[in-house]
Amino acid sequence: MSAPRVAVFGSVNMDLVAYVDVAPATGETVTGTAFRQVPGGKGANQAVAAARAGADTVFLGAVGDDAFGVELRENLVAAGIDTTGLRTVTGPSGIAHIVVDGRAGNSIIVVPGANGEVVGTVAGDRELIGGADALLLQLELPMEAVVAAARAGRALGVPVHLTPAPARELPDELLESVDVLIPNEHEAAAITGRTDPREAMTALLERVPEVLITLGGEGSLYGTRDAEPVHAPALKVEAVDTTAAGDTFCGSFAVARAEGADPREAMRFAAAAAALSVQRPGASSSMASRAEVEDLLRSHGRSA
Ligand SMILES: Nc1ncnc2c1ncn2[C@@H]1O[C@H](COP(=O)(O)OP(=O)(O)OP(=O)(O)O)[C@@H](O)[C@H]1O
Repeated sequence: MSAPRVAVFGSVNMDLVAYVDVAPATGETVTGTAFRQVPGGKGANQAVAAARAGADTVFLGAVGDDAFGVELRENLVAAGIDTTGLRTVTGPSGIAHIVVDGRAGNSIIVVPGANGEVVGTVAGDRELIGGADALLLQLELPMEAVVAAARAGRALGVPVHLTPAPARELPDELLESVDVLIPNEHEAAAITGRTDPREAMTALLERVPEVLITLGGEGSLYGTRDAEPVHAPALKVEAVDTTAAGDTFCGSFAVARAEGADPREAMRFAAAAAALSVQRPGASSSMASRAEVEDLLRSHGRSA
C-alpha cells in the first residue's frame, strides 16, 4: 500500500521558552534558570506527527523572512515534509514567548507574525490540498484562511479534520465544510457550554458529522450521529511532558483513517503515538516514529 497523503494548512512558530523560579510581576526583572528555542505551532506539530506516522505530508502556511523562518522551514524539511506550500512573507515569523515558572505554570504570548498574513488560499494551495487523502486544520491562522482551506477540502472531496484550538466561537461557514472535529475536552466544553464530554459530543454532532474528543490521560471519545460513541483508553505511562500530545494524536489518527483503519483502530494507533510523545520532553521533537508506535502496540497486545 502506498503511503497516505496528508495536507496540513496551519501555523508554524518558534517557541521561545524561558524557565524561571517565580515569573516577574509588571515592572520587575528576574534572572531565569534556562532557555530553550523549539519549533512549534499547532499546524507544524500536526504535520510532523503525520510525517512520523508514515504519511507523505505537505505543509501550507507562512514563515517570515527572518532567521527563525529559515530554521522553521529547515525543521519541516528535516522531518521529510514537503514545504512547497510554505510561503516566506516580509516581516517576522510567528513566535510563542513562553514563561515556565518553578511550579510548571505557563504564561504564553503568541505573536502570529507571518501566520497572520495567511488570509486565504491560492491556486497552488488548492492543488496541494486536492492531492491529499486528508486535510488537517487548526485555528491559529486568521479565520478567513481556515474557512477558505476547509471549503477547498470539501470542494475537492478531501476529508477535512479541524482541531478547534485555540477555542473560540465556530462559525457555521466553517463547520459546514468540516468532516471531523477534534477538540480536547476543554475546547469541547468551551464551544458547547457542556462540561460532560458525552453531552458536548451530542451538541457538536448537530453541527458536524464526526467528533473525536481527546480526554488527556482518560483517552478519547469518538462519535457520529447514527452510532453510540466509542471510547478508547489512553495507554498507562509515566507522562513527563504532555506538550503537543493532542497534535500527535490528531496527526496520527488522520493518517490511520486515511489508510482505511476504522475509528477504533485509528484511536488505538493515535493513543500509542501520543503515549510515546508524553514520555519525552519537547513538542514535535518528542514524537515517535511509526516503527516505535507499532512496537508499542504489539507489546500491548491487540486487546489493550
Ligand atoms: N498522561 C497521559 N498518559 C497517556 N496518554 C496521554 C496522556 N495525556 C495525553 N495522552 C494522550 O494524548 C491524547 C491527547 O491528549 P489531550 O486530550 O491532553 O490533548 P491536548 O489537550 O490537545 O494536548 P496538548 O494541548 O498538550 O497538545 C489523549 O487522548 C491520550 O491518548
